[in-house]
Amino acid sequence: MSQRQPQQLVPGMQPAVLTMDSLLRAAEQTVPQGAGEASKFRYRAAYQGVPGAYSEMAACKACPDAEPVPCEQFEVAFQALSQWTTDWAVLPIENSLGGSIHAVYDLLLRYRLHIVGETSIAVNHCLLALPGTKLSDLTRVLSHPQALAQTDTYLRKLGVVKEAVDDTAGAAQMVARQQLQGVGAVASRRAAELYGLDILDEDIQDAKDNVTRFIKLARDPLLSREGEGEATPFKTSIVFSLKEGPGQLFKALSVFALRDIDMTKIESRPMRTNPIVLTKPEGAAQAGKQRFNYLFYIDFVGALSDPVCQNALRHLQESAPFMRVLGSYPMELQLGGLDSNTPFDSINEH
Ligand SMILES: O=C(O)C(=O)C[C@]1(C(=O)O)C=C[C@@H](O)C=C1
Repeated sequence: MSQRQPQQLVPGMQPAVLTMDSLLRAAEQTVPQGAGEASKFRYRAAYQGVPGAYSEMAACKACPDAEPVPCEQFEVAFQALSQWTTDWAVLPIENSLGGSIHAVYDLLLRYRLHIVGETSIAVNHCLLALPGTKLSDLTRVLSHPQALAQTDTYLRKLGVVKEAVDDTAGAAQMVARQQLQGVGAVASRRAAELYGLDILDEDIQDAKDNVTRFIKLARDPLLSREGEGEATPFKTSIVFSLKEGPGQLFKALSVFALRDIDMTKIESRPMRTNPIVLTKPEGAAQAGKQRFNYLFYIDFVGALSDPVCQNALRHLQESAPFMRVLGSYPMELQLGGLDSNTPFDSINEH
């Protein structure tokens, strides 16, 4: 069994992190960035964060034959995929403790990319600090906002000031690079190894079951054939808006209930282009009240090729002025099948 080669822990050997600026420069070049450079990987998968981020593990799990490409922000990962710098992008969409990652929902609408898979990771957070630091020395702790939320009870008891940064591994990298005394980072075991930090405590999340679900995006949709989804269940993700008036959401959701279609997730987000609407009751001379205007994101069990699902979506369009399918893809049946403590080099075989 061939295994991924252990990554070099030498400073300066880390892969370059993609930023909006570097992508803009690459788009202006006639010769694609990296052309001619030998790589043992055929494909590339963008993720947000730096090496050691949980998203890097998810990218390796979802795209075993791809080189994980670090990106500064979520949008850089969307952009990298859109402009063919990578073949996929793997992004967190929800966590069992912290809930939905709203920024990713909003970007799904802005970019015309397709969800082609999902994966999840059981996240075990560690508290890291410079070698020799004791728990009682810590006054500040840095991490990604989701990771800080997932370890809130623990950090409150410790009585430290919490500071949000772009990603968990980025927090560890900052503590190490800037030699921050008395400052901790909530991050993975791999981040401790990569940046030479001590693990002061582990499994510090508020609940044992701390699972983050990630989506795998591609430029083209996964074309499912009729009958697909019978052996491996498929999931379909859609986004839609509603007409105004009483009972509209109930009507929209009934198209799934009527057909025994299992809805696994619903999320509403303000419609950024038109966030407030004026409602006018039918027959009324004057405008009524103002209300917020929402987009609804739904995941349901079923393949787009299944005639029952197609009928449900046709039915939904009767009450939805806008509807888009975000993707139809094989559903992950075992949540958190990969533990973040799993040695990184054994995640994928090459
Ligand atoms: O910062 C990281 O390591 C990430 O991969 C991001 C992220 C997230 O956005 O939720 C992923 C998993 C954990 O839930 C915490 C943070």
